[in-house]
Amino acid sequence: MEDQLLVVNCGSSSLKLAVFDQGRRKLVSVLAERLNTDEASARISGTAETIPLPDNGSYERVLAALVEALKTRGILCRDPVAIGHRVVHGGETFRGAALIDDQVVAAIDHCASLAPLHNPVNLAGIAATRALYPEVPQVAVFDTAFHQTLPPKAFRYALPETYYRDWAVRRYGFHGTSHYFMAQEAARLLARTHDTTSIISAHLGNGCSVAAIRNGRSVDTSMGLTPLEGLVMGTRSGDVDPSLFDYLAGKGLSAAEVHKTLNKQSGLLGLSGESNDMRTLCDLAEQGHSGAALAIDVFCFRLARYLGAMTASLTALDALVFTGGIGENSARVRQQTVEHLSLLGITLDSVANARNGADTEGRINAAESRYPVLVIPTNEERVIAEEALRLARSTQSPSTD
Ligand SMILES: Nc1ncnc2c1ncn2[C@@H]1O[C@H](COP(=O)(O)OP(=O)(O)O)[C@@H](O)[C@H]1O
Ligand SMILES: CC(=O)OP(=O)(O)O
Ligand SMILES: [Mg+2]
Repeated sequence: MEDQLLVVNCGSSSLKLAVFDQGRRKLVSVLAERLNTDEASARISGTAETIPLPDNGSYERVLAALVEALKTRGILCRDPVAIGHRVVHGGETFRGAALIDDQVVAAIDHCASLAPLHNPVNLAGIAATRALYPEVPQVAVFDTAFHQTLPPKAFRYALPETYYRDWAVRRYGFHGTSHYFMAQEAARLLARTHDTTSIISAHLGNGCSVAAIRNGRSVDTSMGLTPLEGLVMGTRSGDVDPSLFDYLAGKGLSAAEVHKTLNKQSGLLGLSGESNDMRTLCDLAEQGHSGAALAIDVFCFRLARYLGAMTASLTALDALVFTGGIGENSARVRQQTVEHLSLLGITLDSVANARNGADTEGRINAAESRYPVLVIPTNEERVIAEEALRLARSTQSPSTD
């Protein structure tokens, strides 16, 4: 039986586990959703099988229940050789993945004020697996790390210098593992080397961001200090005028209330008044729902504006890449977005686009398009598994890597 790796992705209301073999094949994944509500549930991917969860379970208890379920089903056969954790915010401290010890935990905790919705739950997941597997090397893989190559002109806000120096106020960027994976995969599909390939990558899931990647390095991205800036997302507004806080204070709303609205009640959900789910909105729009159509229009237009903006950081463009649940599956969103980019000479092949590039190695651009357009399924978990294995091995033999 081959050695196994465990990947943990703790979100604010969900917990995902994935088991990989050392050949980087995903063996199984488990998703627990709606945690901390009466409707909490967990299931094994690709099956209808549910896993019973402890009542009012803390992350530690839920994680222990999921690991136990994987063991009893014979999926997790022995202790994993390494455990990789997605950690959203690594601030300026982490330029790459880190082997977890008490110091790293303290540093992640220090970054928590920059990502209060994400880092505390990431730390809860780390504490849970450290308790379950005290002997197994654990690795933190940061959403922000890949974007640490942004130049100051892209990461600095036009604010007083002390805000940056004393309070670390700057743009960080997120979804770095996904954008990194896009850069690698695009290079592979285009038969180029990674460090000579330049792409614009659009990660469109529940959270959405674009990145400009020049010769394999991130040079600009749409998210900022927190994962709220930039594109329209499922429940997040993306960019708004910062004066909104002051204006709404005049209407009696506290900063905490506005913050919650911008993060949880805005985006596709706020605009449509119906759903944060793009699939639902596309169905509703087909049936003539004007709120759903408006939400899709604003989503695609904002996205197109950002794609245009990313060209300012590039001197060549080898491909425009779509990924994430929306980017991989919504022909409508891709088509509507690219229609705004006619000045750049980007056009899609309608058949290849409708098939999400399934028969064309991901390619969906028309023959006359000035630039290739690719659909690439993201695999953040695989990147995390690879990083976990790489760092775990480095502890075993100092001479390797
Ligand atoms: N066929 C589809 N058409 C349009 N949107 C889709 C389709 N399949 C999935 N999506 C959308 O993808 C989004 C979720 O993306 P995903 O990457 O799975 O999320 P997460 O960021 O939580 O990993 C949802 O808005 C969902 O509606
Ligand atoms: C950082 C971020 O936005 O993550 P997610 O897309 O998982 O919400
Ligand atoms: Mg996803």
